[in-house]
Amino acid sequence: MERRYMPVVIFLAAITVGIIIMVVISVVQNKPLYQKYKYGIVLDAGSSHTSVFIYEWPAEKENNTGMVQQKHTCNVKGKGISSYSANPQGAGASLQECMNEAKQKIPAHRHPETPVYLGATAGMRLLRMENEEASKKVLDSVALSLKSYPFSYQGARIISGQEEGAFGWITVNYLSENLRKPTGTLGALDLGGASTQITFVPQQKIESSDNSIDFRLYGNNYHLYTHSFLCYGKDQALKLSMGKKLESTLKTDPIELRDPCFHPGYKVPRTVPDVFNTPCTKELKLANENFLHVGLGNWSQCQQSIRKVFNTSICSYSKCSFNGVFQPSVYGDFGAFSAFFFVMDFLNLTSDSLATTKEKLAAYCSTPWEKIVGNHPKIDQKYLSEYCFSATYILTLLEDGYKFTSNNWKDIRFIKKIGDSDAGWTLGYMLNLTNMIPAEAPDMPLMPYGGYVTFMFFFALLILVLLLLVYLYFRRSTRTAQKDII
Ligand SMILES: Nc1nc2c(ncn2[C@@H]2O[C@H](COP(=O)(O)OP(=O)(O)OP(=O)(O)O)[C@@H](O)[C@H]2O)c(=O)[nH]1
Ligand SMILES: [Ca+2]
Repeated sequence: MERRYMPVVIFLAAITVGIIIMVVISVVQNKPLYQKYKYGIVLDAGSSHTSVFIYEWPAEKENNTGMVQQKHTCNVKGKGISSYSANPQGAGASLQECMNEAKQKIPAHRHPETPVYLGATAGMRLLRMENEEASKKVLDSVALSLKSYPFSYQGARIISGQEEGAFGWITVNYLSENLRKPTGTLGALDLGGASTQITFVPQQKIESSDNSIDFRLYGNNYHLYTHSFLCYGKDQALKLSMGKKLESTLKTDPIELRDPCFHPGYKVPRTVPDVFNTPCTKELKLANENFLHVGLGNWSQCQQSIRKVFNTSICSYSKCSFNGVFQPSVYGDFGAFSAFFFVMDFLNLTSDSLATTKEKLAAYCSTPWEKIVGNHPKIDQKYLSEYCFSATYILTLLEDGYKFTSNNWKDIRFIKKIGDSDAGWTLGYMLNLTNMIPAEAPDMPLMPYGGYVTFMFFFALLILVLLLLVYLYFRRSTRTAQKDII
C-alpha cells in the first residue's frame, strides 16, 4: 500500500473502532437488568378464606404499567379470619404455613424490604358490626403473627367496600394494560362470600358522592362509579334468601323448607340458627330449632324467591340498582371474577347468550341430586349442592340488580386470571400503597430497546458505508489527478 494512503486507512480504522465501541457501550449500558426483582406480599382476608399473594417486578421498572406480576399464591387452610372470633389467637396462627412458604419463595436478601399488607373484607366488616371488640382482637392477632416474619410489616386492616371495588378495577385494568391507552377501560364485578362489588367508568353523572371515586393514573383522569353490597356475597345471599323462605313457610310447616334452588331429592337437616347467625338476617327471628331442607329443583321458582332479597321499590335518584342504591346504566365491557367465575365456569356457562344460559341452568337445577353427586363424586357436597342457587343468584343479581340485558350480556367476561395474575383487589391495593402507579405518565425512552439496538447498528453501518464511499471517491479522484499530471 502506498504510504500516502496510510493516514486515510488509520482514520477509517479509528472511526470503525470508535463506532463499534459506541454500539457495544450503549447496548451494555441499556441492557434491561431482568435478574433484579423486588417483591410484595398481600393477604386477602376474605369472609370464606384467606389467600396470600406474592407479587414480583423488575427492580428498575417499577413505575411502568403491566410490570408487576403474581409470583405465587397460597390458600390458608381453614375458614376466613372472621370465623376466629371466639379464638382470636387461632387467626394469627392460621397464617403460619403460608407465610413460611413466602419466606421460601422470596430471596432472603429481599426479605427486609418486602412490604406485607393484610386487607380484610366483608366477613370482618360483619364481625365488626356484630362484635367490635372481637374484630379488634382478631386483627391484633393477625398483626402480631405478620410482625414475626422478616418482612416489612405495613399493616392489617379492614378495607372499605369502596376500596375493595376500586382496587379490583385498578387490578383488571392494570393487567389488561388499559391504563396508558386511549381505549376504554374494563368494569369490575367481584362476587365474594359476604359482599359483592360493581365498579366502572359510567357515561352518566354520578348522583351520590358515596359511589364516586377519582384516580389520576399515568396522566389520565378516571371518574369511577363503585358500590359494594354488604350481605350480597353468595354465602350471605343464600342465608338472606333462605331466611325469607323460612320466615314465610315455617309458620305453616315448621319442619320442612321446600326450596326450589336445590336439586330434587336433596334433603338435609338444618337448624334455624344456622341461617340466622349473621347480622345480615338478624331481624328475622324464629323459634323452631330444626327443619328439613328439601330441594325442589325449579329454576324459575328459585329466581322468584331470589328476587325477594332485592328491594327495587325504593329509589331517590334518577335510577337505582336495588335497595335504594344509585347506579348509572352499565357501560362498556366488564370482567366478572371470584365467585362469578368459579360458579359460571363450573357450570360451563361462561360463553352463552343470556337465553341459553337460563335454559341450561334450568335443566341443571332440575337434575336429581343423586345424579349430580354421581357425576361429581369428588366435589364437596356442600359446594356441589349450592351451584344451582349460586348461578341463579348471579343471573338475578346481574339482570335484575345491575340491569344487564340480553343485548349487553356478551360484554361480561367471566375471568379468573389475566396473564398469570388473579383478578381481585389485592394487586391494585399494593400498587396504590407502594405508589407504583404514578399520577403522571413516566418519561418513556424514544424507542423500545430492540428498536434502539437495531437503529444503532444500522446507523453505524450507514456511517461506515458512507466513509467507504468517500474513501473510494477520494482514491479515484487522486488517481485521475495523477494520470492527468503524467
Ligand atoms: N366452587 C368454588 N367455590 C369457591 C372457590 N373458591 C372460593 N369459593 C367460594 O366462593 C365464594 C366466594 O369466594 P371468595 O371470592 O374467595 O370470597 P371471599 O373473598 O372469602 O369473601 P368476601 O370477603 O365477601 O370477598 C365463597 O362461598 C367460597 O366458599 C372455588 O375454587 N370453587
Ligand atoms: Ca373477596
